[in-house]
Amino acid sequence: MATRLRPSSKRCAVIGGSGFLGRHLVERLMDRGYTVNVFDIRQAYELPGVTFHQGDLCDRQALLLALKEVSVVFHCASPAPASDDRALFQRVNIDGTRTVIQACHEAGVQKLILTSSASVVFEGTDIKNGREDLPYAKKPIDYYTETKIQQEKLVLEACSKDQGFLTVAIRPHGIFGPRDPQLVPILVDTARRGKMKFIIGDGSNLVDFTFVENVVHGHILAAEHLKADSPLCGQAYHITNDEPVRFWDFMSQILEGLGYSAPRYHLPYTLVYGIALLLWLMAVLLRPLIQIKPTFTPMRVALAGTHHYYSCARAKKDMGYQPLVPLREAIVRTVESYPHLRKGA
Ligand SMILES: NC(=O)C1=CN([C@@H]2O[C@H](COP(=O)(O)OP(=O)(O)OC[C@H]3O[C@@H](n4cnc5c(N)ncnc54)[C@H](O)[C@@H]3O)[C@@H](O)[C@H]2O)C=CC1
Ligand SMILES: CC(C)CCC[C@@H](C)[C@H]1CC[C@H]2C3=C(CC[C@]12C)[C@@]1(C)CCC(=O)C[C@@H]1CC3
Repeated sequence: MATRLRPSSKRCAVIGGSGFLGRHLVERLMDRGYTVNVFDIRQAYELPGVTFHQGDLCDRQALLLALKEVSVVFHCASPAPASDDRALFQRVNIDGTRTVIQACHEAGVQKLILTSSASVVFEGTDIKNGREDLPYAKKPIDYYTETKIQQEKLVLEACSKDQGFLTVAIRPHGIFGPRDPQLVPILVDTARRGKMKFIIGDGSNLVDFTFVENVVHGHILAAEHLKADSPLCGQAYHITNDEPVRFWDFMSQILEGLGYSAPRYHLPYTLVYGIALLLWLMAVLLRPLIQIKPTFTPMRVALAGTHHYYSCARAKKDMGYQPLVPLREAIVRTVESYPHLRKGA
């Protein structure tokens, strides 16, 4: 008779482990003595001791192979927000997350840690020191965010102490750091095309940007503190650098660090938002004929021109969270990690 091995508490799977956050998480888990399975639609690297399972998370059978004898699952897979593909977001973030939960049940997984997003409460207007009890956005800024809300609800509602299946959601904001395919590359591309000359609004809006290693730290703390008698069960936690910064100061520091000029001229927020909305509408209408990808989407303009920073007091209290890397050091390390994006490189 086949015996089912008891999952070890240090055997985990990272769904989306080939991605920016996922790979940093895998590396840190390995340092901490975990055995790691990566599940992803692509294999982006090789690491001794890490077992790769290539597959789509909507495929339950493929997932089950990666979850065998695993006790902790980190789910940090998602289509990129910029893909702007409604059907894909629905399929992966909502239907796929249902499949992940089902596969966890079948494989006897004990803990599921979801990477959600602080944007689940953001509607394009100011949020200052927002706490986790803010209501979900009724009008999310884009379809990516809409599906992140549904995804978070699914995971938190699946938490069941009776069934021995515990869940928690981590809500990071503005993740950056080495190997990020999004923030720094988009910023540099915009600068190289001569479009980073303007500050949207008066430039005083404060935003959280969170160094990837701090986000990883929050995920591992959550996994290790998630127990049936802990307050973490079925809850969401903001994980930030706890150092809100002016959006345009942050962008300027990255740009100047890489040898580009910082934006200097101010444009009214409503004007830029209106233009971005118009361009977005045109792109949607012309989609059957040509593919236009505007740089200044309404979502990016809203993120660039409003306050949105969050309190991580709950994570400090319930899991002893403190950011490991301060913002100043995080920016220096990030800039140094992109020699190929320096001006003139
Ligand atoms: N980057 C950011 O600023 C923020 C990201 N997040 C969340 O953090 C998580 C990780 O994001 P990043 O590392 O930035 O993104 P990423 O795009 O670098 O990584 C996502 C990974 O998911 C994989 N994936 C996508 N669809 C899949 C599928 N159907 N089956 C299996 N794997 C699939 C991709 O291949 C990729 O490796 C996502 O859930 C995202 O929503 C939340 C807040 C901010
Ligand atoms: C062209 C410029 C106005 C802006 C360039 C920087 C942006 C690419 C980034 C600034 C804030 C970032 C951000 C995200 C993606 C990259 C930015 C828009 C997210 C949307 C990623 C996914 C999330 O869950 C929320 C993030 C908020 C901040």
